[in-house]
Amino acid sequence: MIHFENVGLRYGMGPEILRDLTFDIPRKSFQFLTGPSGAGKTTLLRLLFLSLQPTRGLIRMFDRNIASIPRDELPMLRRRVGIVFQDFRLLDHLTTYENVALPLRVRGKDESSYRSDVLELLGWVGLGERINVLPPVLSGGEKQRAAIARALIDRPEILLADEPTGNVDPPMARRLLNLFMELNRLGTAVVIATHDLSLMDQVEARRMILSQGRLDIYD
Ligand SMILES: Nc1ncnc2c1ncn2[C@@H]1O[C@H](COP(=O)(O)OP(=O)(O)OP(=O)(O)O)[C@@H](O)[C@H]1O
Repeated sequence: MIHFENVGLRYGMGPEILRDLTFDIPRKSFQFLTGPSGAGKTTLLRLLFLSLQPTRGLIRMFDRNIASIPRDELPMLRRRVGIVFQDFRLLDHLTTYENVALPLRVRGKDESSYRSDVLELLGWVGLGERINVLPPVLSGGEKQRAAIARALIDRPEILLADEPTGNVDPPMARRLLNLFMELNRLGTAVVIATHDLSLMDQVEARRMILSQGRLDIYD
């Protein structure tokens, strides 16, 4: 589904942050992306979300060379990707419910077709009592769970999550991991960037380890 070949990335005139990355992310696969702070995990997720272009190398995504995709087609392609940003990026003027429902609304779906799904997912991530509040009122962990629900609601082909359990306690981290695994079982490829060793120890999954700009993969 995604193929990287000799991909390199530098910001401006700075040093190369990612070097010669060659790997595949197969359909329906599940992997952790890890490595020391500053190793480039967020940068790699941004490449996968097509919000950064590589400085060299080739990226194929959904069978297309991303260098030849016109800019105005990128939003359509990104709709096939769910993403949980480290800083959540919820819209402060929309309620929790509206934030989570947004991907479906943008796709032109009728609210009656998704309302119960959104409410069920919000209940699952422990936000059943917070559906009508605005994000500034939510705690860090609640914002994180709302961001996760928004990324999952439209059953993306691939889910990218940047430290998705960074703000929650271990039982909730386990619950969220179960949610990612269930989504994966239903066919979504999952990439979870994390430092959390105890989280990674809970599942046998592929590990992509970034260090000094290089990537090692342990299947
Ligand atoms: N917009 C930017 N402009 C210049 N340098 C950047 C930019 N974003 C990130 N960097 C640099 O790229 C390197 C990798 O950063 P990145 O955030 O991808 O690492 P990370 O592995 O996600 O770190 P962490 O685990 O701390 O979140 C760092 O040295 C960082 O300073």
